[in-house]
Amino acid sequence: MARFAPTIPLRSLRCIHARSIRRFATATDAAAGGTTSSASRPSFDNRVKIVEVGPRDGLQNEKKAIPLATKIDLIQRLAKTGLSTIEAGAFVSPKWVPQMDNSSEILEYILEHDMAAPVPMTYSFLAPNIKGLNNANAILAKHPAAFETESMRSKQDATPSGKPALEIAVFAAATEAFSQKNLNCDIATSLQRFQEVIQGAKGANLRVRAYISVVLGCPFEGYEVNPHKVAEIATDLLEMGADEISLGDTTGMGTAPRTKELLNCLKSAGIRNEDIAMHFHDTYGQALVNTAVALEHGIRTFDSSVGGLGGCPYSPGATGNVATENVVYFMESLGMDTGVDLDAVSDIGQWITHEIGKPNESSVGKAVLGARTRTGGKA
Ligand SMILES: CC(C)(COP(=O)([O-])OP(=O)([O-])OC[C@H]1O[C@@H](n2cnc3c(N)ncnc32)[C@H](O)[C@@H]1OP(=O)([O-])[O-])[C@@H](O)C(=O)NCCC(=O)NCCSC(=O)C[C@@](C)(O)CC(=O)[O-]
Repeated sequence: MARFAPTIPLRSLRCIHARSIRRFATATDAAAGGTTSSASRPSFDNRVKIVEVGPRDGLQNEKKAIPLATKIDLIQRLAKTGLSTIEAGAFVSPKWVPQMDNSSEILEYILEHDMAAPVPMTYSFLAPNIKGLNNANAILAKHPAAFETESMRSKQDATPSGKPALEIAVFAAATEAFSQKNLNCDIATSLQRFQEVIQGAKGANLRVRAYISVVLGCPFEGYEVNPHKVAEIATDLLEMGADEISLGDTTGMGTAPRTKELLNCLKSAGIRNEDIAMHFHDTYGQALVNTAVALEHGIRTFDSSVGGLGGCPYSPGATGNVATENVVYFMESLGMDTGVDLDAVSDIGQWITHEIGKPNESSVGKAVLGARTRTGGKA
């Protein structure tokens, strides 16, 4: 048997969904004394949040400078599809990742223009150190009334203001080798820097996301990434004040059993599912299988990039993120609600990959467009 072959039978996907509903109902029944009628049961929460990382993770590795106008066009198009969170740029060193050099202009554009969107939007920007946060904050300070702070956004009964919220994302690694390549420092030093960034972002009333890269395989240290180390780093970041941990399978080396093992390990460490997002790359074609495992485990936030754009500058050979179109189709086939217009994201995937001269890596996107051509209209 291959070393990393799945050891659990993969059941039918509809079956996973049906079981999840049953499990939810059983738990509800038990809590209610075992006699809840089906009519009075709360319905299974089938909402899934998709975090679109195409404009940042998807483009950062492109060697040819992509015009600012194209990046803004991409973000504007994505904002109209029902996606509620878009990772729009990175306040990193341009010497390290030149493609992200115009992130300041992107943030300014978002704050200065009315970006049409059917749902309240959050735009996320990476910041690896206090310099990155200060650069972002300097722009926010010029437009204090143009965005919602975290406390404004979290008020359940607030009337939607139509203004976007901003999020700062820090990014740690689960291995020392990847930390050195990506951040030029060891894990402990990176965490000290993130503490400063998280405190600063929280002081500015911004939401904070924290990535942990290479959680299921490292391009330099191999498959055996210690899940307990991931749990330890995640706990540290949550204790620092991060609102969410995004677990990055940067290399796409993750398999179903190892995804399950990792999530079980985090659960044992006391980390709640609602604090976790999964960030799969599809290098080995395992992203949707791993997504199914995470969904069954109870995770409800998933990162993806339109057209399957992406790769990581410090992960040689890694291909793109799992395609947004594929995740939307997959989720909807399970009866989950993403709120995202599949037709619209399929068009965007085709458009942006053509713009940057790359093949469209979304099998679903291509199928949707193909079906539309065959039927002479909407698929
Ligand atoms: C962290 C550093 C800066 C350390 O890099 P360093 O060289 O050790 O930093 P430094 O403090 O010595 O500064 C070097 C130069 O960079 C400047 N600098 C310093 N910081 C900044 C900043 N924030 N913004 C702009 N400029 C900055 C600084 O001012 C200085 O400029 P100089 O004096 O030489 O002209 C660097 O390693 C870096 O920028 N790394 C980022 C790498 C990156 O962006 N990787 C991709 C994102 S992570 C990812 O894709 C994975 C993820 C999140 O998607 C999840 C997954 O799939 O796993």
